[in-house]
Amino acid sequence: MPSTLDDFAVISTIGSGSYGTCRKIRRKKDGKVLAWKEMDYGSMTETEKQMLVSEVNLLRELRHSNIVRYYDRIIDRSNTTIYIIMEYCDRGDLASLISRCRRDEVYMEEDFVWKILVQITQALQECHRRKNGKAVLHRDLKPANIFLDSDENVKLGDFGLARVLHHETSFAKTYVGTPYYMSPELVNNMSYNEKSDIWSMGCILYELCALRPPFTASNQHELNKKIRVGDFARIPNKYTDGLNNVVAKIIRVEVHKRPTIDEVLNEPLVMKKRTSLG
Ligand SMILES: CN(C)CCCNS(=O)(=O)c1cccc(Nc2nc(OCC3CCCCC3)c3[nH]cnc3n2)c1
Repeated sequence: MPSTLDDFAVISTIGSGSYGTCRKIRRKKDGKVLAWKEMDYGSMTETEKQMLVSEVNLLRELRHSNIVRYYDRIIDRSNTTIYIIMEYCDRGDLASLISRCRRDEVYMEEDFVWKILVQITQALQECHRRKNGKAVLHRDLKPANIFLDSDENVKLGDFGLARVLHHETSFAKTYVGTPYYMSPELVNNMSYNEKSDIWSMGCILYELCALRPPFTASNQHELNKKIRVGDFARIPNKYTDGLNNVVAKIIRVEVHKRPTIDEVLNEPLVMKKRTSLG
């Protein structure tokens, strides 16, 4: 029995992203708290609508403890809006956490960073594992779409939606934020691939430690130059060489020198943390 809007009550608005509004909702039949993302497809071309349908179908297939769970979708033709119903992550996103740590001048504990490293890598492994020959690349990995649940488990969100939104004519092509996590191959207008997601993950892990991205600049041109060179300072001395080495191994300009997801997970220290942090 497909869901209808009447099956849910809106609790509050969480925020608005480049593609629409995210709300905290309650499923009436059992009181379960969920989230939905409202997207107005009214201005989309037929191609974009097709892409949206296929992306949502891909989301439906992704079942993993470190990927925001997709539940259902509701299409309301009266206001050309699609509601994508997903699990609610009650500890918010990493961008908000990093901002709070920076404001309070408090570094994150090393074990917390390891835990996030392991769980993001596991989520990417699931997505890059080819599903019927089709890898689901995230394309827009950033702290703002990595969430935490009440057990501090990491949940990768907004998969696939990024591809729909970067389509030529879609309104969301206008970047709202500075793409600090863009890989050198993307900066050089080369093709996006699994290792581009890995580069972004490396930059996010760096930022969790340093509370700022590895590459910063006052404009896109200067940022691109720094990304192409690929030099960045060590993460703060509070963190061990072990963590610094893993992060530095990931943020490699040459794609062939950057580890695959499996190579990251097979790093001795990562394996050790995987077992000890559970
Ligand atoms: C300043 N901001 C833009 C963020 C304000 C809001 N803080 S926050 O840190 O995201 C926050 C606070 C508390 C709970 C949640 N939970 C949550 N958020 C989602 O998306 C957030 C949305 C993503 C696009 C941009 C707008 C916000 C989810 N998607 C699927 N499950 C989700 N669970 C998030």
